Amino acid sequence: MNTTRRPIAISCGEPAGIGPEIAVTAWNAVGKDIPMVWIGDPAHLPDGTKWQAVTSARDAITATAFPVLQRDFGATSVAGQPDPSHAQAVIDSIADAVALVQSGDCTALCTAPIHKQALIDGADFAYPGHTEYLAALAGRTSVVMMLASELLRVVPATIHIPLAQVPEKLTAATLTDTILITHSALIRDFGIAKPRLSVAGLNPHAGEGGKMGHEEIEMITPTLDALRAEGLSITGPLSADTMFHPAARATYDAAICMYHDQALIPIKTLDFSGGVNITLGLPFVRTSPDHGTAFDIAGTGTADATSMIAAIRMAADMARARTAPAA
Ligand SMILES: NC(=O)C1=CN([C@@H]2O[C@H](COP(=O)(O)OP(=O)(O)OC[C@H]3O[C@@H](n4cnc5c(N)ncnc54)[C@H](O)[C@@H]3O)[C@@H](O)[C@H]2O)C=CC1
Ligand SMILES: NCC(=O)COP(=O)(O)O
Repeated sequence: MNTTRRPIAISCGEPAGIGPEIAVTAWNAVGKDIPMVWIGDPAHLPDGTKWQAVTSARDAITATAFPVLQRDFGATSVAGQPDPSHAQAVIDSIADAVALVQSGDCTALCTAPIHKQALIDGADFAYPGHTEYLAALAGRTSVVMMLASELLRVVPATIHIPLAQVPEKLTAATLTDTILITHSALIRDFGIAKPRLSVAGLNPHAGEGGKMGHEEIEMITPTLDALRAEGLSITGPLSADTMFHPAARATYDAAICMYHDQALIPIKTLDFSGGVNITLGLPFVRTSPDHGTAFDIAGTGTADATSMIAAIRMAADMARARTAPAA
């Protein structure tokens, strides 16, 4: 089947958040060009949404209204107030969407935001985010979170862990896996023949020669040296505070950072509406908007769907590139 005529699977995310409304806005904006199918409970769509039940991903291609593979969550949703009884169905909708991609019925996965705390409280969700759950579903031990926009690509080497655990979890093996997966993805998914990576230090001033921390001397620099010896183009460890101004950004294709906020603060500050979250290292394409559930504005009709649309476009582009015949 032609890749462009298979839909992208959209998991509904947290029903009390902005996920349902930005999915509908995205379908209205790009659904004619990029087929998609939403997995969720239509009772959670904004009032007045024109939607259409479909029984297969294939049916979504010819849908004339927002195509829904229906799931029954058993209760309506109140904007901004997650219902613990929805948690398991939210998790299941992600697994269902993954199954559609793994079976080949859908071409890629785009996830709407989940509320991690609501899933843990409501269903003992064993994962701190999609990234880790998708790795488990796909049977992968190492996956990488990248956030990408026109202005910047960033990758945190540690993801959803408390800051106090970062030094312990940040090992040579973790950093090596992160860099190698990112390097491969820049070639495969972004068409960059010789990726240039810049790597941040963990400590202020990248440790200031050991006066402000030792991780750079003891682990980060030797790890980067080993990867350089394999031919990778890597600078660093660099002071994280001076890696993100325009001239610095022009010198690399992706910034490898040591922890979540070191990576995500710069991109969300530079381009909150254009950023896309991508999981690298999976056997399928997964993207997501860069933002969360935005409970404070859910149901008000003010949510900006730009990042969701960028995520859907990127998923379609990546899936197309992966299935294109080699030149
Ligand atoms: N991929 C995912 O599933 C993600 C989930 N989250 C989850 O979302 C929940 C809330 O996280 P927060 O840190 O509050 O971040 P958030 O992104 O939900 O909200 C931060 C601020 O940005 C605004 N905002 C976010 N998206 C917007 C949009 N599309 N249009 C207009 N304004 C928007 C919100 O109204 C809020 O003021 C947490 O449980 C978090 O774990 C956060 C990021 C990604
Ligand atoms: N801050 C980004 C984020 O939390 C996204 O996590 P994930 O659910 O995509 O793993």
